[in-house]
Amino acid sequence: MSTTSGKLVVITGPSGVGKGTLLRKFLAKYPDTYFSVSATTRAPRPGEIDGQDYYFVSTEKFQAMIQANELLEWAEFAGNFYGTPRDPVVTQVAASRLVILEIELAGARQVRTTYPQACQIFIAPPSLAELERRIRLRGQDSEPAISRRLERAKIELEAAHEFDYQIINEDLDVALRGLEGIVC
Ligand SMILES: Nc1nc2c(ncn2[C@@H]2O[C@H](COP(=O)(O)OP(=O)(O)O)[C@@H](O)[C@H]2O)c(=O)[nH]1
Ligand SMILES: Nc1ncnc2c1ncn2[C@@H]1O[C@H](COP(=O)(O)OP(=O)(O)O)[C@@H](O)[C@H]1O
Repeated sequence: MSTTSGKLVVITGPSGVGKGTLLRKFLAKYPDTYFSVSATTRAPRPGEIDGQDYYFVSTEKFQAMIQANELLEWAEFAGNFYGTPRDPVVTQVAASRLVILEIELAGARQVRTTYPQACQIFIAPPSLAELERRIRLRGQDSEPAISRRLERAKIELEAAHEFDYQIINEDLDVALRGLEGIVC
């Protein structure tokens, strides 16, 4: 990536903090943004669309993507694999677009080594209790999946200081303004 190309932004934060909600608002306001669609072995949640929310793939297909070097980064999270298809990101950054990756901590660390110029933003909850309330309110995950997400959340929160910016998602509109202030 040269300085004349687009901006690569990495958004990380614990499951249930509101990353998806915040990014949907941002993308509705800034439709020129390219949101990277990840591949995952996780089963689709009700309402999720293949190719739009994720590329839902088998473990075999995911392993083949790794072998073929098609992923910019990948990680295991709560029992499933997630990864960023490389080509669209490279193409869209070269086309000077704002490109957003919404990925977990291990992936953000990988991108930090391959794209050190990327802007890394951590979305934090007002508290762990509020995080748990949001995950449960969303009503999309099984009890074991919720436990795995909360365990992982503690590890991610301890790494928040590694990021260039932190945004606390307490009030969604305030968080949106924070994000706009950083990337726009
Ligand atoms: N490393 C990596 N993490 C991803 C990718 N796509 C999504 N994730 C992360 O995987 C985690 C789980 O995502 P998901 O199953 O959709 O659950 P949710 O965050 O609770 O909505 C979240 O932290 C996502 O940010 C990816 O391509 N790479
Ligand atoms: N600022 C906020 N205040 C209260 N609830 C929120 C806020 N942001 C998101 N939520 C809710 O929290 C839940 C988890 O949000 P979601 O966007 O799915 O999180 P993530 O993508 O980080 O896993 C959803 O039910 C969402 O409506």
